[in-house]
Amino acid sequence: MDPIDMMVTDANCEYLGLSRLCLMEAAGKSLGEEVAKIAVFTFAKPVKVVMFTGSGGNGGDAFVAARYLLNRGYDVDIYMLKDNIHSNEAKINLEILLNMKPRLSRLTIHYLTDVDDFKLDEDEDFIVVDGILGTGIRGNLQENIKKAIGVINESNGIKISIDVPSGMDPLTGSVDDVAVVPDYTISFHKIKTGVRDAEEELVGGLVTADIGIPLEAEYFVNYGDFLRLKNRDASSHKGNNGSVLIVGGSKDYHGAPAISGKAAFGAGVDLVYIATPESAAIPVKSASEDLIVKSLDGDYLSLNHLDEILELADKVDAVLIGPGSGINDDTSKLFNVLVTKIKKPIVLDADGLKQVDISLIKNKDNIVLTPHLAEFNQFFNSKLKLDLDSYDFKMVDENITEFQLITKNINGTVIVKGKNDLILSGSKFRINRSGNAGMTVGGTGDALAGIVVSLLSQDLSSFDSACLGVFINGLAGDKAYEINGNGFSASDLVSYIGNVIKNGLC
Ligand SMILES: NC(=O)C1=CN([C@@H]2O[C@H](COP(=O)(O)OP(=O)(O)OC[C@H]3O[C@@H](n4cnc5c(N)ncnc54)[C@H](O)[C@@H]3O)[C@@H](O)[C@H]2O)[C@H](O)CC1
Ligand SMILES: [K+]
Repeated sequence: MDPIDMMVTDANCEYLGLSRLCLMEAAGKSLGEEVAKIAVFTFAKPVKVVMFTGSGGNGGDAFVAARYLLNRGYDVDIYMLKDNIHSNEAKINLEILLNMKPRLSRLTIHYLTDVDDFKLDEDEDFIVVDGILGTGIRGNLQENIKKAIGVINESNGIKISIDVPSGMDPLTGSVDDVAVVPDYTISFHKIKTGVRDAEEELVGGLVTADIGIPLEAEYFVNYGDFLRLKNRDASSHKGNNGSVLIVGGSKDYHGAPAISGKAAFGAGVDLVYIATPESAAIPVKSASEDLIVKSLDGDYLSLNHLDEILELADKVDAVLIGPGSGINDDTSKLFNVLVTKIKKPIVLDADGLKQVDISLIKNKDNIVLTPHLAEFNQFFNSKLKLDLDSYDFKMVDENITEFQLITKNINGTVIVKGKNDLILSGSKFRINRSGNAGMTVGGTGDALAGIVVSLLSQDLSSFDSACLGVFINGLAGDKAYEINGNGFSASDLVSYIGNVIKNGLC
């Protein structure tokens, strides 16, 4: 599992009511059990356990494990490399150990903020637990931590790394400087990709410990997914945070591309270009002075506009095709060429979907389709029902499998919009539960398409853009409902997008 997926899942547990403190308790308990198993297997008796801890959750797991090991009769010596603990849950668990005074357990706690001249007492059999750094490692290792890693590696004890060997990149398995070389690595919930991909000698024997994270925490999109949004570089300039092109609009519809464009801004993009026929251009321009509108000859989009559109597509990071284009042969011809010529990430929405031949997008992986159920069935030539509102796991499982069987025929991502939205890509799927019945109002699909293309332009993958996009759209709809009841419009929803993202990031 990617470290970012793990962090998102951890955070999403909280929104099911499963706190990080509970997760750390489960992780520490499993760790204690595994350490005890290794001790009995290696030494046939309890031995001293020496723990090195850092300032994050990794150290917190060690603090919890200490309690379980003490209860099993082990001596535990903790060497804290940092006295300023950053993780709240680690702080709580350290407090518990510090509150054990007068101390009846065989526990010692030392602050080791200077590792120079430090030597482990190696007179007896012992186990060293590495709780310095896990998935939260960032940048270069601090000197003290490097030295501690050296002490661990030179010791004669059995070395056990918590979650990830400290110093190793949890995503790639690479070691830039130094890392603990453990005899065992004990990962929680799922093994991290870096540990999985690293050479066996660098990670030792692998144990994956269950810490009670339910499937739903992994599969429901929730506030933890906001962690996928990249922190903006304070010195970035115009265009660095994404630019999009929206190809849509017609004599009959000008609101749709404007709503998508405004939604894209709400979701953080820097620049929005709209390529639209001249009969829609003036109303689109007057809908927002922020949109850069390219007026194309005539009342409808057609192949005559191909070169102008491709030129614009070259300038941007992602392209949305479809909103308000209407359906006619000329537009259809254009769209079928665009999806093959444009190599950038694409969102194909409503009228776009209705006019593009599935065979042309089959192999494209950076495309997001955003159909509601009827559009889905038309596009894939199927007759499915979306039925995810049930406690009956068999029904839910069968329903998802039916959709997967069909969407596996293409490489892209599909959002099936419904009360609970289903997002599918290959064998992956997620479910979004935000949103409300007020969102049946016209234009909320255009808003969704705008949010998704905005996220694509900001470097999120197609699947992540689709999942987070549908969640944000639902949250903005929920905010609009809170203020206006069912009397909100898609424009009202769009006006809350920035706000729900800002609050979601907190
Ligand atoms: N579901 C789970 O898998 C759970 C895992 N848990 C454990 O928590 C860690 C992740 O915790 P986190 O606080 O995010 O990060 P770390 O403990 O890895 O450390 C971050 C800590 O260290 C400082 N830091 C970061 N980089 C460096 C550096 N290069 N040099 C020095 N110091 C650095 C940073 O400031 C942070 O304070 C996970 O691996 C599991 O072990 C949970 O306990 C339960 C659920
Ligand atoms: K570690």
